[in-house]
Amino acid sequence: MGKKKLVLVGNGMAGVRTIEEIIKLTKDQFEITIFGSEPHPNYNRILLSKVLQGDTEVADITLNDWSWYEDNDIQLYTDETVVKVDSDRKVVVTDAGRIEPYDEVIVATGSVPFILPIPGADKEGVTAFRDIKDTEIMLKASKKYKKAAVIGGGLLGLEAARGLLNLGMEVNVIHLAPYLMERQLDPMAGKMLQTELEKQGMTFLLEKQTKEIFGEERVEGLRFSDGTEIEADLVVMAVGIKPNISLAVESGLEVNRGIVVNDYMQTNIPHVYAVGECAEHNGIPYGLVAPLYEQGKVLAKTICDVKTEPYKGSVLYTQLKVSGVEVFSAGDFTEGDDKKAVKVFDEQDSYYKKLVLRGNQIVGAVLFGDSSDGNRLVSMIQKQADISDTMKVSLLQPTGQEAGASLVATMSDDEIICGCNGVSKGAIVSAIQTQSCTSVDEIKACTSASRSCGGCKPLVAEVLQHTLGSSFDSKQQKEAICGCTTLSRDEVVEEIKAKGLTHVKEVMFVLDWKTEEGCSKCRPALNYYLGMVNPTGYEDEKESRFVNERMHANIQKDGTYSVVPRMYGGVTNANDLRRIADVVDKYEIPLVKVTGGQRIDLFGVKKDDLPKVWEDLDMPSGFAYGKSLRTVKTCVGEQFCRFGTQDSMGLGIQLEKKYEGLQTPHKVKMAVSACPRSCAESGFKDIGYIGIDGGWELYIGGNGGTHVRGGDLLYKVKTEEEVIEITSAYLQYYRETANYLERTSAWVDRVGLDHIREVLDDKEKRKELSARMDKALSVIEDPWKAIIEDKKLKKELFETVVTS
Ligand SMILES: Cc1cc2nc3c(=O)[nH]c(=O)nc-3n(C[C@H](O)[C@H](O)[C@H](O)COP(=O)(O)OP(=O)(O)OC[C@H]3O[C@@H](n4cnc5c(N)ncnc54)[C@H](O)[C@@H]3O)c2cc1C
Ligand SMILES: NC(=O)c1ccc[n+]([C@@H]2O[C@H](COP(=O)([O-])OP(=O)(O)OC[C@H]3O[C@@H](n4cnc5c(N)ncnc54)[C@H](O)[C@@H]3O)[C@@H](O)[C@H]2O)c1
Ligand code: SF4
Ligand code: FES
Repeated sequence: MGKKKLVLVGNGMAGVRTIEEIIKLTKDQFEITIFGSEPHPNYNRILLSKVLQGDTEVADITLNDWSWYEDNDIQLYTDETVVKVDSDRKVVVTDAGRIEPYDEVIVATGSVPFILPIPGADKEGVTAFRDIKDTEIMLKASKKYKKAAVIGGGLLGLEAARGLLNLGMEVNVIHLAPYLMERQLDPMAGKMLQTELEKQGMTFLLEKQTKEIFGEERVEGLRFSDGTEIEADLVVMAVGIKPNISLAVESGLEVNRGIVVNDYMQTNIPHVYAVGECAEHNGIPYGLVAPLYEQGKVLAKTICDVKTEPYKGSVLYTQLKVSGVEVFSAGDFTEGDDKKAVKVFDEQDSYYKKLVLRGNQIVGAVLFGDSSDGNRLVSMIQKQADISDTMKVSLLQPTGQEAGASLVATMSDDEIICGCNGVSKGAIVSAIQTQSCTSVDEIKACTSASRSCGGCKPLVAEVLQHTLGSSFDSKQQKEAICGCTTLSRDEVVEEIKAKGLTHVKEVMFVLDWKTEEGCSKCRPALNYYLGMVNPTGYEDEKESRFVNERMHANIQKDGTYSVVPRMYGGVTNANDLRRIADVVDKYEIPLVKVTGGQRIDLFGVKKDDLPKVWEDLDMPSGFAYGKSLRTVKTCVGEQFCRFGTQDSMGLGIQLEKKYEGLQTPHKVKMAVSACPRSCAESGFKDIGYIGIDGGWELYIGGNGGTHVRGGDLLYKVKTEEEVIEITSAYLQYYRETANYLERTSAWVDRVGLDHIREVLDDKEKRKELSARMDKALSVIEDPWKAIIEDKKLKKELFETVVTS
């Protein structure tokens, strides 16, 4: 008998997961065809929030890349929408006119975002937040516009708002209810959440009904039913979703809010099934992946004719994905009637936990401030576990105490640890025992646990700890560099050292990268690690650098560039100023601006003019575009200031001359002040120096950007030689141990001040670090000069189109 034809309509999370389940059950029962309206292979929609928040990139959220379809003999049609399931002829018809026969067809068309039917909703600058296209609209808008309004203070709205804040926009969240996330939280947690998010910079307008979106072609603002208005040049609608049933309606399937299915995901028409957000089971269309994947399992077995338990509905639970805030909600979280609550509220540490009990059973939970117990509580709700008094008391304890460990121990093997991906404790234990997994990341690669929202990571770690016992090292829990590999940063660096690798492509080949070309996350990182390990022998791969680093200037939103020449210690002279002025006139540079780092920025330089501008300036590059030393800001110090006890300008210039051009994991800024008044703001730099009587204080890990952090005092020293020696050793240790794109502020927090001191206190280590630093410094050349002198490079860079 030939293979049966299986068609999936909807290349999204639920549909493709169902296909994965089918492939696990049978490899040759079906000839599979998938249609997807979007132009991408299957991706993790959940992580769009993380893309917007800058934690990951579109390129890194693919769940099944093109090769997966090929490897599994699946015919994929992207950018093609099925317009009808013709069950009489047993074919599906697409908007491209294709007619595809089927024996079985799965409809997995997901949801469509709800768009408020108000005047102006179709204006330019109004978007939903559902797919890659919407995300790109927001990313683009944030580069040009400042004021964002998010309508809807639910999960999606708040995650969008956090993303837009990260992108530098001012964000107003307009919400209908009196408190946030009223569908998932009680008023107490909703208000605590609001306070926390206000601290992060969001503004809330509660109990507001939007009446109109006004503006010419593009949105200019919102008008509310109470007559008030706000300005906005980007509006994100996040007011809920509705099942996408248009195809089902067109095809004669029974629909209510969603496509009506039975306990086996069968619709009213034989051989037509529905799964995911478009399906309605027992009156409920679900909007989170956990239930959808449960449905997918049942459907896969049904289609493969394998005996299965029916789908009986799911316990809903959610976790907000906004960094710095932990909010979790599960099941029925409102008390009243026969439901009673157990609550813990710590006003000082701002945490709140509530369990809702019916008799001795937990039926719901709300957690604010510490959500690490979340998945465990869901298990208890699903298990309808009996709650003893001991359990209630254990809830009062902070995370990580005995109650947690004992629960993992008491969990049965079939209990689910990762709800999103339906991975049981047994599957994780088996991966540890039979596939030698020792980290959360390896478990993810082997079992898919933590592959979606990542909320289960703490519980996966607990299973690891419980299974491995004393050999489990929580500190060694690694995170892969990106989706192209399971190797962590440390492992990659070790391999580069051990195997003497010198080129990005070589690393990817030798270390068995999953993708041939890598991605935008791993390529620049690998290029940096190679240079850090072997400064004299590695091959810099220019294509792996970000565009600004390739061009040695900062690209601006109109496609022109900004140019910052080096101005050591912020000190200049008439000659340099005259040359800058001449260049400004000659190349008609529209804006000259003094930067916060005490130098001069020339904005609006045309790409073709860059090499000529550099040549005429005849000054070194200020590396304002690089992951390298940026500026050394100085105060005027003892030369002129009556409070000055040290030569701050002299030291600043010396430092800048020594470390200019050094490649670092992220940008590095320094400042030197000649007395504790710290006019150069030394306390908020990656390294800050403050002159005191008879010496200098060195501060590290300061930051004045989005995550403000005051520097930690590292040492007090007497001489400038000591300053230089410690600076070299410190910077080199940062270069050798930080993750690429990790600022010193985050790195100091991660590795700890005591640890850094311990390393630098060791005279031998300090000397070795300084020596390696000198080696790295020995190969630096001025990139502007190098390009001016290299005709081929000049042509390559400045006479070809750069797109990203
Ligand atoms: C920003 C964001 C964050 C989220 N975060 C979380 C989270 O943290 N946790 C969680 O559990 N859930 C989260 N969700 C929800 C989760 O992503 C969805 O529940 C899940 O993606 C639904 O899967 P689905 O396959 O039913 O629908 P989708 O993933 O939407 O897939 C449906 C696909 O079908 C395509 N399609 C529709 N009609 C047709 C047609 N006629 N022909 C061909 N193709 C068609 C669509 O274009 C779409 O690609 C989030 C959603 C968003 C937008
Ligand atoms: N972390 C997560 O689990 C996560 C993250 C993002 C999205 N999602 C899912 O994506 C889907 C969409 O999320 P959502 O937040 O849009 O849906 P939602 O229904 O959870 O929230 C929508 C919110 O918008 C508010 N609202 C409705 N009309 C409004 C109006 N006119 N003005 C102002 N506010 C209004 C509602 O009060 C509600 O709180 C949901 O299924 C959600 O579960 C989940
Ligand atoms: S930091 Fe002290 S020495 Fe430097 S300018 Fe300010 S007051 Fe003067
Ligand atoms: S619970 Fe979401 S990835 Fe595991």
